Amino acid sequence: MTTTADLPRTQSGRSTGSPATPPRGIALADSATVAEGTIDVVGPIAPGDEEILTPQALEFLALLHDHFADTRCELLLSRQRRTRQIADGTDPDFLPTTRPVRHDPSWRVAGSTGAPGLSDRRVEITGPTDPKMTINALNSGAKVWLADAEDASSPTWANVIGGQRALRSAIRGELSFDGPSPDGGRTPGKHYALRTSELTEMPTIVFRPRGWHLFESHLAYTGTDGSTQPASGSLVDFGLYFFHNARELITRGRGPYFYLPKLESHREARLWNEVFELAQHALDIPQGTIRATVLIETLPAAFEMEEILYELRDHCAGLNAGRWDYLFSVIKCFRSRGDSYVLPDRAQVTMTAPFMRAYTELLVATCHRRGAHAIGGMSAFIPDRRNPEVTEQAFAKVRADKEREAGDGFDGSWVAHPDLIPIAREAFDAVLGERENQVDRQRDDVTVGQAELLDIASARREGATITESGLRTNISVGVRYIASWLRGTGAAALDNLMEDAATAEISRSQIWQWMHSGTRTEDGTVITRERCESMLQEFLRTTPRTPGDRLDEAVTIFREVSLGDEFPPFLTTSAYARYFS
Ligand SMILES: CC(=O)SCCNC(=O)CCNC(=O)[C@H](O)C(C)(C)COP(=O)(O)OP(=O)(O)OC[C@H]1O[C@@H](n2cnc3c(N)ncnc32)[C@H](O)[C@@H]1OP(=O)(O)O
Ligand SMILES: O=CC(=O)O
Ligand SMILES: [Mg+2]
Repeated sequence: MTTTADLPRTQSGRSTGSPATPPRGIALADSATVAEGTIDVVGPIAPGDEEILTPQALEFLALLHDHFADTRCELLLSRQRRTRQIADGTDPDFLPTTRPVRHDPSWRVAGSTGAPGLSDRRVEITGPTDPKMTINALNSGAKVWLADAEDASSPTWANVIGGQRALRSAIRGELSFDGPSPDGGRTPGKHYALRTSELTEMPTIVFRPRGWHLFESHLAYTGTDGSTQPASGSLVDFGLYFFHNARELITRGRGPYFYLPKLESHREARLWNEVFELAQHALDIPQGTIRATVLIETLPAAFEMEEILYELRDHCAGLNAGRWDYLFSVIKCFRSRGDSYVLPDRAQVTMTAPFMRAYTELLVATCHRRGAHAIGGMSAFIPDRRNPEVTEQAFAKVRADKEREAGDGFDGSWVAHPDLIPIAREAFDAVLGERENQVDRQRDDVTVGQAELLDIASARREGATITESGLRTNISVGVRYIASWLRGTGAAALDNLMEDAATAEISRSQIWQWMHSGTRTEDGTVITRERCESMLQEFLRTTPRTPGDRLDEAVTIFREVSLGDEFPPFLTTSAYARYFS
């Protein structure tokens, strides 16, 4: 049996606590847990926020930062180095140092054993955590709700704390919400209430904290050396959710379950595992209670699926194929590698492109070999209740997507909208029948290697094109999405598609890549900055304006992340630093 000693360790003086012997004598729950640093609230506190920002919860966050803030920074730096190496010409590959882990057939992950509500995940609805969406998702009839503080969320301070409040109340069966009056107060707004207060009768809640790259600048962490820095968005989201809800979830027949976004290496998975171990220890919750489903949504992570499962094996339920961030990562990694790495119009890159198929096939095979669930991704087509034609089209596209995933061996998949739940359920019912999942279906026929994962050119081989209209759409969607995000809405219906942080990243990074690769649209015209700028101006001339639309600020960010000489790693970090900090 391979041990973690076989994997390279991160270098940090303050991380790596083990569950049996916690670092620095942390006392167990109920007696004071000792943090050495402090977390201070530097954002406004609205009435009711104090139920989330309690002194004990802040101390718990400080404890997590004491142990993991440094390692997080080191790992973010190694991300940058690795992405730079790929951009400069070194292809990613499976790691030679972790071959023993991949070749050891004996280990398995915890999976759904001992994790009530996680064995049947055939339909998962995703969405942000404002009170209305929380109630609608929990009333939706899906098996799981991915409660999202990531791609679907705009991390305004109000959203961050409001989301935690909604989750805390929902888990206790207490959440209700009154929508705005449709006529300025004469008629009351729509009243929203949970259909049941029993957690076991709702979709299982799986919370997705922000990725490692994001800061929470309304909470300041001061370490023992006296230096102060913004808190980590991941540790804040995870920490507050876990602190307030872990015990309640267990008491009510569920558990603290998480989706982990945007990981780029098994060392990041190890960091999460260490966070889990310390958090469980500090609150006196049995080790292994937490379950995590890791999104494989970056190209580097696709080469470390097995190692990621291994690092988190005592806490891991499965992997998810996060297709949109994956495409973004492919563009980011190969952004300066020339024309053979350039993707066609966003709308023309589908899940049947050979390099995308290779990635999902490898994910299913890897998961099932290790007893993990393989969860499918998001089709961006959404229904429109006022337009039956759009709805029919969305149903057909989503049906095809979910049938393919179920047939390939996925154990469940995501939908963006409640009306899509029956479509996805039918597709999975047809394959699963009475079974809760198909984890025991081995995909030994899958032989995906480096060549298949990196066959990016396959997307254009079969006639897919780069068009003027594709370029225009990227500009229009990019700017409109950023404006929505700045207004506090992280998922939006634009042109009958679900747009969120991941899909918008594709739009803006594609423009950058095309512009820097001397790419031509199919009519032979080169994509230059001037051409993009003139389309942007045309977009602004033809777009109706409303007060507070934040379009001007969105254009500023759009120029920075799409049209600059440098490639900013995330549009969200650029926008957050400029407007939310
Ligand atoms: C790449 C990725 O990470 S994918 C995962 C992240 N992305 C997401 O989670 C997107 C989730 N989906 C959404 O946010 C929404 O579906 C949108 C923004 C795309 C469209 O929302 P709307 O424009 O409100 O759609 P629509 O008007 O058809 O909604 C009808 C009703 O369904 C509700 N609804 C729509 N989507 C959801 C959802 N995902 N969860 C809960 N309720 C929902 C709406 O709140 C609305 O309720 P109401 O009648 O009480 O007002
Ligand atoms: O998070 C999901 C994705 O597709 O990105
Ligand atoms: Mg994503």
